[in-house]
Amino acid sequence: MDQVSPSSLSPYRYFSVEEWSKLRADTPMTLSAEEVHALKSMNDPISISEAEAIYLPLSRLLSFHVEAKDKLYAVRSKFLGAKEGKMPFIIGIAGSVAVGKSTTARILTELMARWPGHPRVSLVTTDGFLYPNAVLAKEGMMERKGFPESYDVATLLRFLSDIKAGKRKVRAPVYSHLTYDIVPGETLIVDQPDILIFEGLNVLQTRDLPRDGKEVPFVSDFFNFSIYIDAEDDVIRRWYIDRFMSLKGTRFTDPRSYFHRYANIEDDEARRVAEGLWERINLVNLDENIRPTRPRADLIIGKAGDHSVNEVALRKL
Ligand SMILES: Nc1ncnc2c1ncn2[C@@H]1O[C@H](COP(=O)(O)OP(=O)(O)O)[C@@H](O)[C@H]1O
Ligand SMILES: CC(C)(COP(=O)(O)O)[C@@H](O)C(=O)NCCC(=O)O
Repeated sequence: MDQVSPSSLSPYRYFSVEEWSKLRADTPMTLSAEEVHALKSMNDPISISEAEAIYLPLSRLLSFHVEAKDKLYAVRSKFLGAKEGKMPFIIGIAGSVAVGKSTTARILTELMARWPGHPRVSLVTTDGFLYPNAVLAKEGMMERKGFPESYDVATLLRFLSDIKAGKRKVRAPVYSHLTYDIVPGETLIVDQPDILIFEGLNVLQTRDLPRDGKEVPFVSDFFNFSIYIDAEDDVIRRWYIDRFMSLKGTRFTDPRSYFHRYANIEDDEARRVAEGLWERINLVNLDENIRPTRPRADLIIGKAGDHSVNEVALRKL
């Protein structure tokens, strides 16, 4: 019998940055260096050359997927003999805390909004669906923020289901990193986008609601395409701690910041606080809940210690 090497069984095709960048073909760059710079998150550098090499090919691939979905939708309508409501294309972006999901989400949002036809692209983060601190504290879950049980999954699924059904003016709750809590009474209105990017730690998880024999969907059932952003644990740890130290001198100085009490402590002590948050919460969540979902993504973006992308893996169809 022929030997089967494990790599030949991989459901992914792997690309070096050079190979991937060629798949841009003739896709024009529609963002300036200044615009790319403005889209980056704190402590997550991205250059115009990286936006071109990584995100233009991805934008091209996604445009093909959107086109294919529209064709599928048209034949389905023909089969059903009736037009269904307008259905957006939904992209999920997953990955650890501090891995740079927000930067990727923002770059993709802007690139896609500039496609010919100017689709309406909305970006929603899952933190809005966390339970408020008052609820988490009552349940003894303040050190479980970001873990599957810290989200109101029923509300999150209702939101996605309404969006997918083409409902108008769907509301999502809003989270503030400054106050570290849900903002009471504030909502984000999503109004029939052509494309929705749904970004968060948990979007590829298969933790479900009590099913009681009913067919309850997973979050990822709503996705037309999913992306996982990856880097080595030690690297993400460093990014998390570096970001905490930058925040110490910036956002934490605001008296409204949940972390204000750390703004004036010694750097060594602040570093220990950040290390503690990483080890006790975010690393555990990464190991137990987030990285195990990586093999479910359609595309994996691998990042090196300097935040640059060093590998792209695309799921074989
Ligand atoms: N304590 C904080 N105060 C202010 N902004 C924060 C804080 N923590 C994270 N952020 C910002 O929130 C966004 C999301 O961060 P995170 O959930 O770690 O995901 P990622 O780094 O993968 O985008 C980032 O733009 C980050 O800079
Ligand atoms: C708010 C988060 C759970 C991220 O939520 P997401 O948008 O991915 O749903 C995370 O940034 C966080 O605050 N984690 C708790 C531990 C910490 O303070 O780092």
